Amino acid sequence: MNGDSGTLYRELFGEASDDDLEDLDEIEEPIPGLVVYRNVQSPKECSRYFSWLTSEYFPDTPSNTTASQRVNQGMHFGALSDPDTPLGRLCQICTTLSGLLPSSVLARSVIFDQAIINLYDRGEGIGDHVDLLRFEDGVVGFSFGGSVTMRMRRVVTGDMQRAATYAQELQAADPEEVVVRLNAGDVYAMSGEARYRWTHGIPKVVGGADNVQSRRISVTLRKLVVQADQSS
Ligand SMILES: O=C(O)CCC(=O)C(=O)O
Ligand SMILES: [Fe+2]
Repeated sequence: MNGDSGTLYRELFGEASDDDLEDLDEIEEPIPGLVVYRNVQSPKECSRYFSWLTSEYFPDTPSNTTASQRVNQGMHFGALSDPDTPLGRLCQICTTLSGLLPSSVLARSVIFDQAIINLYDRGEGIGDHVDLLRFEDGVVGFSFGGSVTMRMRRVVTGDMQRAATYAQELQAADPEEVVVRLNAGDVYAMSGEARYRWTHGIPKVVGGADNVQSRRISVTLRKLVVQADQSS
C-alpha cells in the first residue's frame, strides 16, 4: 500500500519546525550500531501521526478483535525524499539526528525507499528476527501510541537465513540480551552489528504482563538492495 502519495505533511500537521529537534537526549545502547534518540517527536506530533497512520493504513482494524485476517501491516514503496509528506518527513528527521546513522547510509542518493507500518494491539508482538537481507544496512524505527519493550539478542547460530525468516525462537539463544524501552516519539536505528548480528523482537509477554498494553503503531524505514542485472 502506498499511503502517502498526495498527502502533504504541512496540510496535516502544520509547519514542520526543526527547533523541535534540539536538545535531544541521545542514548547509545550497548550494541554497536544501535542508537536511540528519546522524545524526538512531541506528544502532539505523535498523536497526529497515530491518527494519520490509522486512517491511511488501518481504517478497518478495530482493536477489540484477534481475527487472524485483521490488517496489521502496511507498506510503502518509493523514495522517501520529499519532506513535505509524512513519511518523507520521518526520513528527513533521520538526517538531523547526528550519529543516528553511519555516513555510508546518509551518503546514499536515496536514503530510504521503503517503509513498513506495523500495528500492535494488546497482547501482540513480533518474533525475534533479523530484517531481511533484501534491505540495505541502516533501519530506523519510529514509535506512536503505546510504549513497548524491544528485545535484542546476539545471533549465535551464524545462520543468517534462518534468523531472517522471522523465527519465533532462536534455537541456541545466547543469554546475552539487551532490552530497549520504546515510547512514542522515540527514534531508534540499527546499523552494522546491530542490524546484522543481533535479532530484535517485541515479546508478547514481559515480566508476566502483556508487553503491548495499548495500540502501538511503528514505522520502520529501509532501503531496498538494488539487484545486479542478471541478464547481461
Ligand atoms: O515495531 C517495531 O518497532 C519493529 C518492527 C520490525 O522489527 C519490523 O517490521 O521488521
Ligand atoms: Fe525488524
